[in-house]
Amino acid sequence: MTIQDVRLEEKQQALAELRDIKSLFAARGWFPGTSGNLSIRVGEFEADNFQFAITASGKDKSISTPEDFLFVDQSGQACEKTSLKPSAETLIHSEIYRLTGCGAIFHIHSVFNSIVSELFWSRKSIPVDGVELIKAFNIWEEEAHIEIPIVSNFAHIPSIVPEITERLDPRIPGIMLRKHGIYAWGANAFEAKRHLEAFEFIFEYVYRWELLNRR
Ligand SMILES: CSC[C@@H](O)[C@@H](O)C(=O)COP(=O)(O)O
Ligand SMILES: [Zn+2]
Repeated sequence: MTIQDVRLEEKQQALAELRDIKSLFAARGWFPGTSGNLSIRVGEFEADNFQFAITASGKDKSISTPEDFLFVDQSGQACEKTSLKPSAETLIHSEIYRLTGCGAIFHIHSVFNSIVSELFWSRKSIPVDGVELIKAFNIWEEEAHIEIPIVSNFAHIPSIVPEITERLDPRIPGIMLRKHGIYAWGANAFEAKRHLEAFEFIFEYVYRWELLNRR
């Protein structure tokens, strides 16, 4: 098998994983109004030799077509000649890969994550105390306390990036964009999915807990 064959196999596997994740998340209502984007890295991060497959911009992510994904380089430029536009938020993916060396990044919008980000905006992070699902982030302390960072949501995506660079916490595999949505990542698609599901559970928990305590 040549290196090109390996790459081809790796790329096909990334696309197959993205397709499965996309339809699963769509079935959960996690891509309302064409929102959300997904990516998986192929190639070696350490050797500075990688690309990532990412969802094309503005598509209805609840349907499957042959034009749902494309490969981009580390800076987010399309690697192949294509009419597809990479996600409008590709720069955010590039920066998260650069900062973490992760293997997959999933972004979704939900009512719970958006409300909770506004609820705690003045604090710039969402505090979470002792919720069991914190263990999904590989944090095993008794009654762990974590703070999920929240960054500004500018319409101009490059303006969001420096805040991500500044606020990303290597212990927490996710970052919230204010009144927008969560970016969650992991070493691979399995881990990124586990993290995303844990974040969404936690956001609903925090929202409901706040509501109970405000009565
Ligand atoms: C249509 S609202 C959502 C977009 O503005 C954006 O935040 C988003 O998540 C999807 O953008 P996309 O360019 O399709 O990746
Ligand atoms: Zn978004």
